Amino acid sequence: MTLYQATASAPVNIACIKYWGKRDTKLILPTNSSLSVTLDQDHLRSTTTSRADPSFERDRLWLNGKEEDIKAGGRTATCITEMKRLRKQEVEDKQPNEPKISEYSVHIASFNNFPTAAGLASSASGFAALVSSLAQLYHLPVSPSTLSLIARQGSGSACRSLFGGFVAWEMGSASDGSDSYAVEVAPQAHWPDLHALICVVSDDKKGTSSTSGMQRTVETSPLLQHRIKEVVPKRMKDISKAILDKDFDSFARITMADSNQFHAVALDTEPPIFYMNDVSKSIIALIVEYNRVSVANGGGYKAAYTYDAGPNAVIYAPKENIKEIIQLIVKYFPQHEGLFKDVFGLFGGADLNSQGGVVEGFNENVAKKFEVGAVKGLIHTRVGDSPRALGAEETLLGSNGLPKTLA
Ligand SMILES: Nc1ncnc2c1ncn2[C@@H]1O[C@H](COP(=O)(O)OP(=O)(O)OP(=O)(O)O)[C@@H](O)[C@H]1O
Ligand SMILES: C[C@@](O)(CCOP(=O)(O)OP(=O)(O)O)CC(=O)O
Repeated sequence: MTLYQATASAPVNIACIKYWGKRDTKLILPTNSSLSVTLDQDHLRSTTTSRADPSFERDRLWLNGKEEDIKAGGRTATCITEMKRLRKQEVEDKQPNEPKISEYSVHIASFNNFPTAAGLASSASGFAALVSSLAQLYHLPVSPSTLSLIARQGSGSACRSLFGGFVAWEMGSASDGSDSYAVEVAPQAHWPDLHALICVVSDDKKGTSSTSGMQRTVETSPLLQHRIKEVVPKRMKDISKAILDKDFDSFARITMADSNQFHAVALDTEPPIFYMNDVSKSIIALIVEYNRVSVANGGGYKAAYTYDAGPNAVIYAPKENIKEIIQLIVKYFPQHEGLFKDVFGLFGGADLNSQGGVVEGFNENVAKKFEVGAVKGLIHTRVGDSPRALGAEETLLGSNGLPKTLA
């Protein structure tokens, strides 16, 4: 009997121009366009196996080995239904000899190789991997932009994880959402030397989810109206040009300004929303000072911070600056020994805490030194590629159709 099964992995993306606000909450249509960098799946990824089988009684999903409830009409159910509809429309109706697997229920097992609850955009890679594995299972002859229309309905930011490199989510204007999809601005290979350092900040889980926080902002923030009308359209153009020109100085200025404005509209919400904490603010102070020294010496900006709906910092920088930036962070935020994976071999096995330091001319008083654990982890990664089709040996489902750990 034929086994109808496929496995795919998908990357995390971190926005430089933030998506914050929906004009349609069911279809997940945004109030502004956004733009992100896709991070390398070698380091952070969601891996998902989907199987269709006539013996399955209903659609089921396991996330990290634990079954998740698929609520009727909910986001996961919508993505699965839409993928089945595409299979029927694009394959079965056009080629009557193809098996009618869109009529079978699916079992889906997914694994995130990073903490799901740590605010590291797991919903983005998660829904992109779900849609990618189903697209492979169903042999869909459609573009990543078409798949992004469906991933968008799982979580808005997920639509951008269907591409590698630098990705825009065009907000569109159609009421059915048909023109609200992701497009590639530049591929990974265009600027492979852009790296990212994620500072995982120790904190409780965020108090206000992105989904509910952004709707409160839409309902109450006057500043958001200015942002979506006047600010974002120009920034989308300017940052796309900066990326195409590999102009890091402009890229950094726009990225930091947009992170700042996103957190300003959160604060402008009634009641106000705070996502950054004292650790986040100190990391901003360090990057601002680091850039000031470079400019004072006749150079351009060397690093850019950005924060999503939580306290974790993502620092983008050209690869040649990352060692200095890690040294700077470690000086103020000593690390638990042995946790940092030096995947690019910058420190040759040396204890990271012995490596702390600042560049010449740096004003050390811009931040205080924190206790070990204030930044509880550093992840060094870089711009990455689009979702990957994986071989049968990577399957997460056992022969009985249950996740392997439960098989
Ligand atoms: N691998 C996955 N497959 C399917 N769904 C997933 C996967 N990973 C995460 N999700 C979905 O995303 C939800 C977590 O999304 P949530 O927005 O709360 O966190 P986050 O994505 O880490 O944060 P943020 O989007 O604000 O950066 C999970 O409860 C689950 O429904
Ligand atoms: C701050 C952000 O990370 C917000 C992400 O919001 P989500 O995509 O998680 O929201 P939903 O569409 O409601 O699932 C900015 C961004 O990624 O652009």
